[in-house]
Order: sequence, then C-alpha cells, then structure tokens
Amino acid sequence: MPEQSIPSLYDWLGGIDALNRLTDRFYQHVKADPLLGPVFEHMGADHPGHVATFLAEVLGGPDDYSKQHGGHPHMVQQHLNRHLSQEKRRRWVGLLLETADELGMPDDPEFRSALVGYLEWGSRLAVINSQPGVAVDPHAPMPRWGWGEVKGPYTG
Ligand code: HEM
Repeated sequence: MPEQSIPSLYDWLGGIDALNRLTDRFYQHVKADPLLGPVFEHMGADHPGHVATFLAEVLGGPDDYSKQHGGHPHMVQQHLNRHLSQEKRRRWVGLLLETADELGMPDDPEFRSALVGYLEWGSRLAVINSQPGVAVDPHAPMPRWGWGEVKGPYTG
C-alpha cells in the first residue's frame, strides 16, 4: 500500500462515533466488574466521552482533548494517588479488548497489535502515575500512536 494512502488508526477504527460506542459500552462493563467497579465508583457521566476524545487524539484523530481539556498532563493528573495495581490494569485492558470484539471493531492483526501496543503503554503509565509521590510534568507531550512496525492495515 503506498504510504500516503495508509489511514490513521483513528480512521481505520471508524472515528469518534466508534470510539464513543466503545467507551460507553466499556465503562458499563467496568462498573459491573467486581475488581474495577469500586475504582470507578465516583466516575462522572461524561467520563466515557472524555476517554473517547483522548483516544481519538492519540490514535491520529482531531486534537480536541488537548484543546478542550489540557492534553496529556491533564489526563495523567486524573490518575494521581489512585494506587492502581497491575491486576487492575490487566483487567482494564482485557475488558477494553473484549468490548472491541463485542462491538465488532476491526480485528485485523495489524490494527489490533497497534491498539494493544498503545493500551499496554498507556495503562502502564497510568499505574506508574497513580503511585504516591509522583509529580506531573506540565509539558508532557500528547502521545501519538501509529501502525508501528507493521506499517499499515492487513492487505492479504
Ligand atoms: C491507555 C490507558 C488509559 C487512558 C487513555 C486513560 C484515560 C483517562 C482519562 C482521559 C481520564 C479523565 C476522564 C475525565 O476527564 O472525565 C481518566 C481518568 C481515570 N482513569 Fe484512566 N486511563 C487509562 C488507564 C487507566 C487504568 C488502567 C485505570 C485503572 C485500572 C484507570 C483509572 C482511572 C480513574 C479511576 C479515573 C478517574 C475516574 C473518575 O472521574 O472518578 N485509567 N483516565
């Protein structure tokens, strides 16, 4: 596939509507989960939408999260002092991927490996930033995730 016709991960998964569907359903599962439910007990109704907007920007979509919410430092701030464990992180990532399957999101090896790559990175960062004594770098750049080593979607 010529380089200029390779879509962003954001376009490949179906844009902001697909991300909103994903996070709406995902946080329903999260709330019902015995391990994660209590962690998200006080989550606001607009939380799924905020996470969809954040993921959109990371995956190559519009930079609305940076414009409206304050970029990566603001997101990191939400995790401070939450004492997240690896067990909770693994459950979070697992439920998100199960929800992607449930909603029939693209499941080609290239897309899923890129998505898992970001989720592993982002969720591990969330755990690190949830430990006591961590300070937020106010200039931390927004991560931008692409196709990685595979360089594009499945072409057969
Ligand atoms: C790639 C990984 C992750 C991303 C992109 C992400 C993104 C976000 C964003 C954007 C917010 C702010 C939402 C808002 O402003 O309403 C947030 C808050 C939060 N996140 Fe994460 N997060 C990630 C991983 C995790 C994990 C692994 C956990 C726990 C296991 C977690 C727990 C929370 C909690 C508890 C909040 C605050 C919820 C509340 O408002 O009460 N996050 N996250």
